[in-house]
Amino acid sequence: MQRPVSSLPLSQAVRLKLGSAGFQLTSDLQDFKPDKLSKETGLSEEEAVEVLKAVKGGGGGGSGDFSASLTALELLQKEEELRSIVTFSSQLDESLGGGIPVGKITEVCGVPGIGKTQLCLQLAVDVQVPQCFGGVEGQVMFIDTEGSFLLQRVTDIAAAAVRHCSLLAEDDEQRAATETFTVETVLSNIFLVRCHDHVELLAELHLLPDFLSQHPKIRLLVIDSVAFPFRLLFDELSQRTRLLNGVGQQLITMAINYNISVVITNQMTTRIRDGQSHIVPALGECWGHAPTIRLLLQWEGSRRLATIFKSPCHMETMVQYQITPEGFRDADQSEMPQSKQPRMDTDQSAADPKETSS
Ligand SMILES: Nc1ncnc2c1ncn2[C@@H]1O[C@H](COP(=O)(O)OP(=O)(O)OP(=O)(O)O)[C@@H](O)[C@H]1O
Repeated sequence: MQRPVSSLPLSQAVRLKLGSAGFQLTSDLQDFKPDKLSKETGLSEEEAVEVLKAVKGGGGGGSGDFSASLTALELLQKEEELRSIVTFSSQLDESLGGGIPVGKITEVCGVPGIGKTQLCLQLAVDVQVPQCFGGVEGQVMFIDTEGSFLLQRVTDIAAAAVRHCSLLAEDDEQRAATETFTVETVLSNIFLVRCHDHVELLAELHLLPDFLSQHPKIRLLVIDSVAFPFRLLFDELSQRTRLLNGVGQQLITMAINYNISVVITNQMTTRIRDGQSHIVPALGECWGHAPTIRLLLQWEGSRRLATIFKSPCHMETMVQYQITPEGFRDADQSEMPQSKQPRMDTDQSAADPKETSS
């Protein structure tokens, strides 16, 4: 299967050199070795290696084949085969048509403490629910950029999910599945990487396709959060936008090529428009095109609300949820007393005149 060289996740300069040397399709590059490609194109050998890696991972053949030439019917059948990852909030799952979709990017935005990380931890467990319980039975790669992956919390959420499934088990198949769906196996199926800045994150994303090829059971990639590592680039907007565009491209390619659900969290930021301050997702409007689905978690008084505010196939819906000791769940009807209501102080975050992440 072939793909235009111009669509590979390479820098503009490298793509230009390939184009001027006459390389238009990935199939033109398949039989090349780095030294020969370097001679023919004027690229350095390191750049040639990058090009060949991109061809291998993104459409030149093999398991990472880009599905550019699939028909719409084949794509539909492929989508129907992929199950969504349940959130353990039945209302949110229903609004999302079954849960967080595999093969797409879902962004979770919200103010600090609203439950973005809790949802990610819940999904890291839920993606492992055995197929006989309607789950995806996959593994997860969790990229933690904020240090918010708390082992005790994951263990609690895993224990609750394991308990939930064993209570639901009705037939022999389900009873057998609960033998292997244990807290230990859940924890052993979460691959955790800690990235401290955007350079480490970019390096990790660069290595990820190889890791995904070696671990074909991975169905979920979490990046919690994508905004935090880029905070130091707030003054270099064009560089940040360029890097983020590359990240968006890489994530889309990985979601499609490896049939994984990509879930990223994003912080909120204050924007001044028409003399009024608004709380909007960070990283700018351009970044907003990368996720297929954007979920906004927000407070309304003491209630936690999840709104699907961008999706090509769902209505804009709002559901109520809660964070319990067991994890992310549907809200119960009893409201917290007014005194316990958390407050969102938008003025507090106005320290940076341009854009302030909160
Ligand atoms: N064991 C628990 N039982 C009940 N609620 C909990 C528990 N652990 C965490 N929470 C709730 O989850 C909230 C923290 O959510 P989370 O860490 O997901 O926030 P976040 O949106 O990721 O914030 P940030 O942007 O700062 O990372 C806590 O304020 C608390 O309300």
